[in-house]
Amino acid sequence: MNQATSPSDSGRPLNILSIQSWVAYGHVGNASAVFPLQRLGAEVWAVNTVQFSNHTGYGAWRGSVFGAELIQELVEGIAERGALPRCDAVLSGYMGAAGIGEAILDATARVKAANPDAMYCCDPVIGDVGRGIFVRPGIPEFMRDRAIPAADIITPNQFELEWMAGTSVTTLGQAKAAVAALQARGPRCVLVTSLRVDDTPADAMDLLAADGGQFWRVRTPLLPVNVNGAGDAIAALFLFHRLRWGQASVALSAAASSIYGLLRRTAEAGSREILTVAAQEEFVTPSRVFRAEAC
Ligand SMILES: Nc1ncnc2c1ncn2[C@@H]1O[C@H](COP(=O)(O)OP(=O)(O)O)[C@@H](O)[C@H]1O
Ligand SMILES: Cc1ncc(COP(=O)(O)O)c(C=O)c1O
Ligand SMILES: [Mg+2]
Repeated sequence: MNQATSPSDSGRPLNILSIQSWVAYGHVGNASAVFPLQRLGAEVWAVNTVQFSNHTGYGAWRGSVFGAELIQELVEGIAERGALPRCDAVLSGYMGAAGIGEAILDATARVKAANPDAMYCCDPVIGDVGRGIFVRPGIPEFMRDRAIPAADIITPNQFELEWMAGTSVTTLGQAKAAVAALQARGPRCVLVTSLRVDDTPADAMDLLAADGGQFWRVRTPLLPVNVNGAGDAIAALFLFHRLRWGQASVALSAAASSIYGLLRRTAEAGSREILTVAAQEEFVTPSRVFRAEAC
């Protein structure tokens, strides 16, 4: 994609404060989001909420959850550099503990005070279909009751959409109603990932985006992979393209196409971890482009 001709190109890179988990091995959280953003030309101010050896999907991991004070301290240090007025967005993901969530909301408030145009994109990491809730007690409620009202953009998967809206979703109409219910609580823009409804073919997967009162859908083939970290990468890419192009439909198509390419390469390699580095060209020039259709 030619960034030089993008509508919101101000001649400087986007600056994104990304507050998420870190893993030493593999790619979830910041270890999934930072490199694609950098590969697209964004500056990422990465603050880590935890440092684990590997993602929790393995069932075993080592490492620590960081305290809310560390997050606050790092944001304070960035503020002391005078950088917050140049921050275009805050991106948050896996939080580790609800106290960290409050520190993220503080950071967002500070950024917005310094730059009223800045956006907060919250990936409400709670759980997944099949796996159920995989975060600590208190975090699902924090996402629903505290983070969602503060966010401009949210990127739930279907499980997280259903949990936060308090409804089950089996049709596109129900998905749109659940999205609208969340929009009524704050965020203007919503991306629903891994959506499977009654008209989704067995060999396909849908994504649904909403901005204001409009909805768009992208449908891609279902790939034989079950990986972690794709949600973190797609949230980062959707935010980047929404900031860059100002349109959710363009952001949906770009983000979905890049992630499909990344996961196609991951499936071909039979890898348990997403090929964030080896498939990096997919972030810039997706090998197959999926168009977003109004729905
Ligand atoms: N098996 C798959 N086949 C095709 N696309 C997939 C597959 N798994 C994930 N994706 C893509 O990655 C996106 C994000 O993955 P998802 O599993 O929804 O995130 P999360 O890990 O947050 O639940 C999906 O919307 C879809 O576009
Ligand atoms: C440490 C950590 N961060 C983030 C995630 C979220 O990953 P995903 O993008 O699959 O939702 C997980 C999921 O297992 C995790 O263990
Ligand atoms: Mg996720």
